[in-house]
Amino acid sequence: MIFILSIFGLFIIWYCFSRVFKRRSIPNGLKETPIEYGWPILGIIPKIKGPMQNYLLELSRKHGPIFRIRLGMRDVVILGNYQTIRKALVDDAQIFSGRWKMKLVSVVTHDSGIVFKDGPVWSTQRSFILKVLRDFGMGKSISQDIVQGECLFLLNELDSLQGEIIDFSKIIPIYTANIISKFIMNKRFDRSDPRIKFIEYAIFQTSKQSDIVQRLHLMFPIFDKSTIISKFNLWITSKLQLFSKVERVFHDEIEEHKTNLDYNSEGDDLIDRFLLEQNRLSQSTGIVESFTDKQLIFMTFEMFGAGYETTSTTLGWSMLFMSRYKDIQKKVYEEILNVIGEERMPTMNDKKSLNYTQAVMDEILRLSSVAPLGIFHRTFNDTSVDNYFIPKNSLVFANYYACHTDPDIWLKPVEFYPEHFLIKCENDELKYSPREELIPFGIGKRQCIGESLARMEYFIFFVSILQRYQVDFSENISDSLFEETLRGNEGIIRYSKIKNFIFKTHNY
Ligand code: HEM
Repeated sequence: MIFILSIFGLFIIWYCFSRVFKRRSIPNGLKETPIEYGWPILGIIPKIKGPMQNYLLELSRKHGPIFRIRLGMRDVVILGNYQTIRKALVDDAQIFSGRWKMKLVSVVTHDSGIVFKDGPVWSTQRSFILKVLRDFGMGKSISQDIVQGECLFLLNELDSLQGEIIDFSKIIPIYTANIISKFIMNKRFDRSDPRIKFIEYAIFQTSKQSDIVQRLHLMFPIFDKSTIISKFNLWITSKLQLFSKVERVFHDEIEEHKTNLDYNSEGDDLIDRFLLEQNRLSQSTGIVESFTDKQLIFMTFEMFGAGYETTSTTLGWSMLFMSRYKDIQKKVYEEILNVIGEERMPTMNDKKSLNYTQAVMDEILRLSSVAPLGIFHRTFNDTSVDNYFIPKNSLVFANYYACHTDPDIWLKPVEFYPEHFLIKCENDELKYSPREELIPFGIGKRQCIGESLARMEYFIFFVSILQRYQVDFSENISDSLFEETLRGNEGIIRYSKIKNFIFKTHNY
């Protein structure tokens, strides 16, 4: 036993040293990207106090807008401002559109889905989803009906809870989940439905950052290489159990669709369309290619995962900012009253007339930066940004949060200042002016698939809520608690820690 442990210990030491002292050859004319090494073996881990994106922002002040960190034993390239993010993800999109492949995720998802895939399967499936969503009117009037419908359900619920303290983070997700569900499976769920409860639970379990095993795998490549560690991992067992349940829930849905689908129709939702394409491929070539049942299961699960929490969290931040800045809330209400009135529900056609409201909404997107580091990218080949060499297979984080709080771009980077998005016209009126540096949905080939749907949900829900209610904190919020909330949290999603609000009809 001691002998085996000694061999294993020596192997670990050799592996660590070989990683730390690994030399890289830099092609002529290119420079090595600056690096923050941190501690031996642990790298910068002990230095990270608070949210990762904030620490990376500090580092970009020291190293410049492109640098590397040693995260555990893994080198990560950081794109630290708008220019470097754009140069990499847009100008060099072919190289930077890979995803970091985590063995653990591949195992539990049977290497299916879209969010963590790249290459031909990803591009076929991404084009397919985008086409279906476009056909079903994403960003157009069909989806507007769906979004307005869900918004009415929300308003009814808020009506029934008027004047009470509401945990908004518990109220809102069912409505954003139902909008995605309508596109995917043409269904809406009650909050108490065990299927939607389970989907929410499974998404929470897969995205929660306290998951030490996932972190270890990301930070220490040895975990990815060692099949022994992976095979006997309790984590794998528990996640396999969770994902086999996910499979069962979506499998039942797919079987129901298969039974009811008219194969001569156009289909009513994403699942139908997928099955039609699967059938077409199988009839014409005998091979379904990437259109397998497993792909359908995990792709639909990921659409829920990527879509519902991001949108509901953005609305949560909106309530926070509106409660904090009552004068701004009042100005938004007055503009809504002017343009839409009290009775009619907002439509996307109203957007262009709501200059101030749009500026406020963009400012909320900027300061909330709900997905601060997006989803990790990978380079397919050796490349460079600003003459800094970036080798093939680099893990890349785009710090969207840094871009959104960059003092070189924003006049008041950490203050709530809707004027960032307003310009004065000749007649002295203030007009909404979008800024290309606001990129909460990412940019380039991996830009968010659901952006136009999310923007529609955000607009209809935000305007409808403020049209009907005055929103306020449920208790006195100190400056320090507000600032702490603004600093954000660890994790893939930045959420507002302040969740309790009171909704009352207007008394301006
Ligand atoms: C406010 C709401 C949302 C925000 C802030 C947001 C943000 C993002 C970001 C930052 C990315 C990663 C970009 C990158 O890799 O650099 C992303 C990817 C993605 N989002 Fe969203 N998203 C939102 C809503 C949605 C919705 C409603 C859906 C589904 C209908 C959705 C589906 C996806 C998918 C499938 C991907 C992965 C795309 C790929 O890897 O090719 N998102 N989103």
